[in-house]
Amino acid sequence: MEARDTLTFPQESRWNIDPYLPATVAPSSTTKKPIHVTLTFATSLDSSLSLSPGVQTVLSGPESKAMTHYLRSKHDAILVGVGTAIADNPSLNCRIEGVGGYGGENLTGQPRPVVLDPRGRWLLGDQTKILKLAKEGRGKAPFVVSSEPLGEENRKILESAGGKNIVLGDILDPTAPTTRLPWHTLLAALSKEGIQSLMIEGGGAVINDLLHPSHFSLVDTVIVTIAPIWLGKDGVQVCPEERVDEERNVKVPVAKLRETKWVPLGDDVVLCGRPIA
Ligand SMILES: NC(=O)C1=CN([C@@H]2O[C@H](COP(=O)(O)OP(=O)(O)OC[C@H]3O[C@@H](n4cnc5c(N)ncnc54)[C@H](O)[C@@H]3O)[C@@H](O)[C@H]2O)C=CC1
Ligand SMILES: Nc1nc(O)c(N)c(N[C@@H]2O[C@H](COP(=O)(O)O)[C@@H](O)[C@H]2O)n1
Repeated sequence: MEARDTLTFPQESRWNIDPYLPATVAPSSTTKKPIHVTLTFATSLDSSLSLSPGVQTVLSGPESKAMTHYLRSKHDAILVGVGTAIADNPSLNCRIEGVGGYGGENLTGQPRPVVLDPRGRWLLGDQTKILKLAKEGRGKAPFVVSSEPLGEENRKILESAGGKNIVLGDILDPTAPTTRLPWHTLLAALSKEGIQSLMIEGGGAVINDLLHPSHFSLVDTVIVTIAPIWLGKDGVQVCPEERVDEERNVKVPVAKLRETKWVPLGDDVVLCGRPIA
């Protein structure tokens, strides 16, 4: 491990974020779900996650990046959609000083990466960072959630690194234009695997789906890094489907937060809040 790999997140900043973390917040009482869900991502001032779908874009400055890694150390698992796995080839481990693989014992403090890949599009191989890190003892091997079993070769590569294919069953409509795994079924499956806290990092399709009112109630806390940058029109946007009050036939807000806290971190600001049910 190189020293520059390791991040630190100071105690005074931790106090600002801690009230929104799983250890201090009971899972939403209304939905009776067993998992604490944190929705977290970094966005530009024009609500983009990246310059375009295939382009990994650095938005977080060093201080808010360390905050994201602190969050990773406080959750059992970290989830992204297959679009992000393919575009970014992410590490999805925690590089905070003192966690397992970065000065700490075993894999203590490392989250389990979870990739939503309904149709088995993510091709695993020697260059897959998550697998490399798992083999080096610097991160956990991923769970890949699909609607039918992964292909033989992909499954073998996954399992040889210690990962697992969670098959939710044939729940997708093959004629439907989108391939979305249902959140309730997914959270129940992860809970069965012993996961009690999950941070969802993106990307655009996953976040926009989760902001839909019928899913947003599954989210306990939202932690968004806002970077002082505009990315322009082609960005992958956080912009959920509009919502219409059918009785009055008027547009209404899609989702809103309460108990917000705005925490400046370097040049960025981090917004913490809880969904209004
Ligand atoms: N700035 C940030 O914090 C982050 C940025 N990103 C960026 O986002 C971009 C990728 O975003 P997208 O292309 O939108 O891909 P995505 O990562 O949201 O994956 C979308 C895919 O996930 C699958 N999926 C399964 N269940 C789903 C559900 N319930 N809802 C929605 N999708 C579901 C679908 O097959 C869908 O095609 C990349 O450019 C990446 O760099 C990704 C994560 C965080
Ligand atoms: N917090 C945050 N800030 C940014 O500027 C980002 N681009 C992202 N992206 C997310 O982090 C993943 C990369 O993580 P690794 O450094 O490879 O572990 C990327 O795939 C997005 O999920 N996040």
